[in-house]
Amino acid sequence: MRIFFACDHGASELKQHLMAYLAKRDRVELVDLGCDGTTSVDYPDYAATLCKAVLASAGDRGVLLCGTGIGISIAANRFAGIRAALCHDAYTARLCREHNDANVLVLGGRTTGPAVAEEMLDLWLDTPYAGGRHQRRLDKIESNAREV
Ligand SMILES: O=C(CO)[C@H](O)[C@H](O)[C@H](O)COP(=O)(O)O
Repeated sequence: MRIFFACDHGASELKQHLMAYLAKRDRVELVDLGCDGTTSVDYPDYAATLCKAVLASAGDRGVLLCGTGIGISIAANRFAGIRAALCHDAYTARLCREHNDANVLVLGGRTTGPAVAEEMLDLWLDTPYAGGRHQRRLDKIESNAREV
C-alpha cells in the first residue's frame, strides 16, 4: 500500500515526525506531497493533490494535516470517493476505519501531539473496515455526492 502525506504550513513538523515513525513499517510505501517548512501555503491545494493521488490507485491511502485539520478535511471531502476523517483520539481513529472505511486520516498539527498522532496512525492502518450495515451508509454518501 502507498500512503500519501500532505499538509500546510501549520503541520509540516508533525507530518515529518509521522513519516519518520512509519518508515520502520513493512509493506508500506510513503510518498511526501509537501509542503515543507512554515512558509504560508493554501491547504486546498495540498488536499487536492493528495486526493487525486489516493483516487488514482485502489487501496492507496492518505494522511492530511493542517493547523486544526478542519479546513483540509472539508477540502478533501469534496472529492467523490474520498472519506477523510478528522480524528483526535484512539477511539475516533479506530471507528473511522471500522464504520467509515476512511481512506484519508486527517490530523491537526496545532491540536495534536506526536504520541497521540502515532497511536491514531497505527489504529487507522491496522483496523479493518467492518462492512455490513455501514456499507449501506457509505453507498448513500457516495450517491449523494454524485447527485450534486
Ligand atoms: O487549520 C487550518 C485550516 O483549518 C490551516 O492550518 C490554516 O493554515 C489555518 O486556517 C491557519 O492559517 P494561518 O494562515 O496560519 O493563520
